[in-house]
Amino acid sequence: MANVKCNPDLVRERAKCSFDVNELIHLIDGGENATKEKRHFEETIFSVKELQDAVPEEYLSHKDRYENAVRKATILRDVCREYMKKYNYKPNRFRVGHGVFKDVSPFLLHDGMFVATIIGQGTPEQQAEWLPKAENMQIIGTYAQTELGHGSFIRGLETRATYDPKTEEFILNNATLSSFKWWPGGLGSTVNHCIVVAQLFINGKSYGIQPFIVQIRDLNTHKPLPGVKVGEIGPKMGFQTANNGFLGFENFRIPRMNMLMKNAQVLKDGTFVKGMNEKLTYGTMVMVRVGIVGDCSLNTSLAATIAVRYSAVRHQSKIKAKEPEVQILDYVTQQHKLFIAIASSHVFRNVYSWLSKSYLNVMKDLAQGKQDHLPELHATACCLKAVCSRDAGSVVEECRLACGGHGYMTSSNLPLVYGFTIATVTYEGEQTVLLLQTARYLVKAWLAALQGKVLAPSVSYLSDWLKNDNVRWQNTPEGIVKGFQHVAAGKVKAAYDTIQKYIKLGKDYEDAWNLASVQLMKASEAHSRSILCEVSWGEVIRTSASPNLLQVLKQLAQLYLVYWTLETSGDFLVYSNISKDDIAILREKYEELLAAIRPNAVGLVDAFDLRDEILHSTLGSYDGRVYERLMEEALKSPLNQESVNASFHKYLKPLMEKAKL
Ligand SMILES: CCCCCCCC/C=C\CCC/C=C/C(=O)SCCNC(=O)CCNC(=O)[C@H](O)C(C)(C)COP(=O)(O)OP(=O)(O)OC[C@H]1O[C@@H](n2cnc3c(N)ncnc32)[C@H](O)[C@@H]1OP(=O)(O)O
Ligand SMILES: Cc1cc2nc3c(=O)[nH]c(=O)nc-3n(C[C@H](O)[C@H](O)[C@H](O)COP(=O)(O)OP(=O)(O)OC[C@H]3O[C@@H](n4cnc5c(N)ncnc54)[C@H](O)[C@@H]3O)c2cc1C
Repeated sequence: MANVKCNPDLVRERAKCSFDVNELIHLIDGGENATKEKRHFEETIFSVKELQDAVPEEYLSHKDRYENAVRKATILRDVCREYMKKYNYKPNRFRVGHGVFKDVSPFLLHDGMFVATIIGQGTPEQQAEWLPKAENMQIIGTYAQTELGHGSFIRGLETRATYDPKTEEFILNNATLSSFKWWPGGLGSTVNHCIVVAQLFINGKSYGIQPFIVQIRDLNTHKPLPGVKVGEIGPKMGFQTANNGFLGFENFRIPRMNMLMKNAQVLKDGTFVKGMNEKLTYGTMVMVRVGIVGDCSLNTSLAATIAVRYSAVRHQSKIKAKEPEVQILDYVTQQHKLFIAIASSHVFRNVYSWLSKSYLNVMKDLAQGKQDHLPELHATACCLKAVCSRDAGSVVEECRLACGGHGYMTSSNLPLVYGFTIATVTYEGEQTVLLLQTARYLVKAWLAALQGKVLAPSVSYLSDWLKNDNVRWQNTPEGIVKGFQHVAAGKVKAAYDTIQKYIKLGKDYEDAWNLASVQLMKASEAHSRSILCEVSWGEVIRTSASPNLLQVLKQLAQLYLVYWTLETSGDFLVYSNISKDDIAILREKYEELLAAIRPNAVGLVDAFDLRDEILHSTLGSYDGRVYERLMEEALKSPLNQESVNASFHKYLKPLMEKAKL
């Protein structure tokens, strides 16, 4: 990239960077070798001509866009397969996916949930049957759980799987419209198999929801099998190429062994054997929630790179009347909008790495029959997924707005990035619903703290606070982290007390919970924020890097802490010993941090190492040729391929002529 002829502002920005950009790239990637491998892989993918679109896909029809996405998905699959064989390298398909599809792959659910559910929910025999076929794409699948009538409350799903011991089969039925599966990616026209999550019935008795692997289309003709009604749900706000679909069954029979039986089992005679914990059926969702935290880091870095580079190139208005128009990045308000995006991407990445480790540890425990840490993992993954996805959505939108009118252009790619980022707030568990799951855990933890019990590490601050809620405020990163814990503890206590108050007034527990649920949700958010602050600050101070880089990483981590303290200062005034003077000191600190980060802003986004082919942005390319690219892209519009459009003769001219009469 270094030889590309760049916009002079970007050249100047890069020259004043105080740290080694390559060092940060390697740190993010996990080592110099990892960067080399990543770059080699990406170079290979983006040099495949067939993966490059001649016409921007926004000009294609819905159908053509889908077909183009499938075409590219199959080529990408082949190239990756060859690459993996040749180099024994497992690539990050999500990262290059943004480049190849701009939006998302029609195979997203195959990779993200179908294969993962076979691994997580299948017995060794079932894995041996389906995993090789799924991994080499002999079968293509999705995860079909959500229905028209139910998404959040999965115990309310209506799709039925009724066991017939005579034939040793399950009979699938969707008797009502609301029971139709609705949303699964790839279901519309791509997949031939699904994990169907359905209510199990044996001898008229319900045994809760279970996962079934179901073939829905003929492998040769791709026609829906008899008894299957399947189709696509139509255009959405984003995810246009994900091919989300609907599905219903009418007396559709599948063999007994198609129920994934790693947890619960149905024996030949119809005996139901309970698993160790029925919530293990929800395992794929926990895994994807963890992954979404990592995805939030990537999405945020895409938007930050585009908006920061554009802000370095764009000049508008003046700070001092007699001086030239400034780079908009010099406006402190612009820095306020953008630097939190850079900082958030690092925070999400560090927290994702921490959460992934916890996830893997719990999976190891479960394999040995130990489930003590599962509730803590579930609670942590729920609130982090909810808060990170919401933050990422807000940050991406702020980056888009920070690009003014050009941020509204599809060619900036910011609208598309916003489209797939904001979807993460809803899918894999709607944010409020997940925050309330964590609140259940927090309330239990609070009760345990009141009873003097030892709490799990992520909530042990509740006991500390109970012992001493009168800690002197300290304007240090560690002091701020403590402050976030005090806010969280104060909010958990307040929510708990509110529940108790309603119970004393005669409400039953469930109604009291609902009445207190805004407070519960906020307590859960505060808990999540305290984890984000504690973990990210802890990771940064443990990082081994050169002094120059470490200084910048600490500035970013502190910016995150101070930004969120100021954003939620009302909470701090209520629940901690912060004073108005402390807040004034933090405001000053915030301004100092913005100024300190300013010279490194372009270097910091360069260190996300996002190739132009991944960014897909007229505003964010490495060379900063913003206006040239905007014009080049505009000229690709089909309306610019003719000097006079037919609508002139058909409609405009007659209109003008009528007006003359
Ligand atoms: C680095 C890059 C990686 C990129 C990664 C990107 C991946 C992208 C891949 C794919 C794209 C995905 C596209 C989208 C797919 C989907 O959306 S699939 C559908 C997802 N659906 C949901 O998430 C539904 C949300 N609802 C639920 O999860 C549940 O219904 C519920 C809200 C949890 C409630 O369940 P239920 O009513 O049964 O439970 P409760 O009565 O409330 O609670 C009972 C107790 O169970 C505990 N519990 C609940 N869930 C779990 C769990 N998963 N694990 C462990 N324990 C669980 C809960 O805490 C209660 O415990 P308690 O009684 O002790 O309090
Ligand atoms: C882009 C996209 C891709 C998706 N892909 C898939 C897929 O591949 N497979 C699949 O199975 N599903 C998929 N989904 C579905 C997704 O998982 C659900 O939409 C999601 O879980 C939310 O459920 P819902 O739509 O029923 O929302 P609802 O639950 O109806 O939410 C509506 C409102 O009700 C509130 N609410 C609901 N319950 C409660 C409660 N208990 N307490 C307080 N408030 C509550 C919510 O907070 C929200 O404000 C996808 C969705 C999207 C947007």
